[in-house]
Amino acid sequence: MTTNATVTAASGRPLRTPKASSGPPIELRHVHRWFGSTHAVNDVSFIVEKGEVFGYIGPNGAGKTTSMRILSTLDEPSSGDASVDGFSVIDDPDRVRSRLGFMPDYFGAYQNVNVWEYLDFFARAYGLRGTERRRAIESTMDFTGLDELARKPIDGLSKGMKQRLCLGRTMIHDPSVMVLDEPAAGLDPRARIELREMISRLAEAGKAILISSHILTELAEICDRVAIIERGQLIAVGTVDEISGCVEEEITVRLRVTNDRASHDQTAVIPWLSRHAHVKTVVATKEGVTFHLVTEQPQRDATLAGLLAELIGAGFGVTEFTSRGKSLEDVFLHVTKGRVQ
Ligand SMILES: Nc1ncnc2c1ncn2[C@@H]1O[C@H](COP(=O)(O)OP(=O)(O)OP(=O)(O)O)[C@@H](O)[C@H]1O
Repeated sequence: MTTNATVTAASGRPLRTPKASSGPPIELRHVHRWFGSTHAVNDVSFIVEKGEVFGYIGPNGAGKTTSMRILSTLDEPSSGDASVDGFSVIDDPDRVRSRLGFMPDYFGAYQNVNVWEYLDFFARAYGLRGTERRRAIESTMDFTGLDELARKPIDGLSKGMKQRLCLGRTMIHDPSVMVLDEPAAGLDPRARIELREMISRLAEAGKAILISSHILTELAEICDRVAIIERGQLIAVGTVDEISGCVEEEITVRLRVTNDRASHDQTAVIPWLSRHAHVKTVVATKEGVTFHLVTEQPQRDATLAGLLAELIGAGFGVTEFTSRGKSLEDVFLHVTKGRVQ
């Protein structure tokens, strides 16, 4: 994802640029965390670059929240270290806090507080004063689309609006790093899309974003890279394509052929496919036929093109031939065994 410091809020007002950094925005180095006999985080290391959206995926109890809390200085590692812009969470937690915004996976209930007062509270906590504080609140409300709701009590907000407000409180001090724990949980489809757009705009403005989710397909669309964690250990880090390349590629193909020639209709294509060396699980559907094509990642396109040529060569009138590789969800299910601790 490219960095662009002139990205603007919905109103056209520019987002403020992140402060200069002296190290990678996010770095975890051999982080371990024990809770009694539970090894919640086991030797986790990764770096997130400026302007990057980095997805953190794992089943329940995998260690995502614990590692995010350590990075956000809410917990300490048993060994190893983590840093933000080069500042250690152990040696320099105050500097880390001033550069990082943490969005927890719950929204604390507050009574008799409106949207403005809520953001004002966090702006004060970050030491913003006078005009600077007012500008920070206005620009945050503008970015999150909450400006119409400034005086609305927050316990009357919808789930989607509360998540916007929570994101707003996370960015109020203009951090260079944002850590978002399950931000899309419980949102309806429209609110999820809006949240995704806001996260992309924050990354375009140069912020490094670490985001965890169970909504794997959503992460595939916004993340530059992902890490898969299971039972405290990282088991894969890379782009979705890189991680897919580590596992055997199984492409789902949807095929439709014309049935105006008696010998080469949908019925004829099924036994033809079933005899093919790379094809398995041929299923007739209302719309045509679906099957799995097994291949190795580097040969994926050549195998697909070859099969299409063979079908046409065999006399089938192909009217539809669409393929779908592994989604992030498929990769996740393939790589993890769903083990919890
Ligand atoms: N304060 C704690 N005391 C004892 N055990 C803990 C504590 N916090 C987390 N754990 C344990 O550490 C492991 C990792 O938990 P963590 O909350 O980090 O996982 P997670 O991947 O965020 O899971 P989820 O998606 O369910 O939130 C789990 O076994 C959990 O029970």
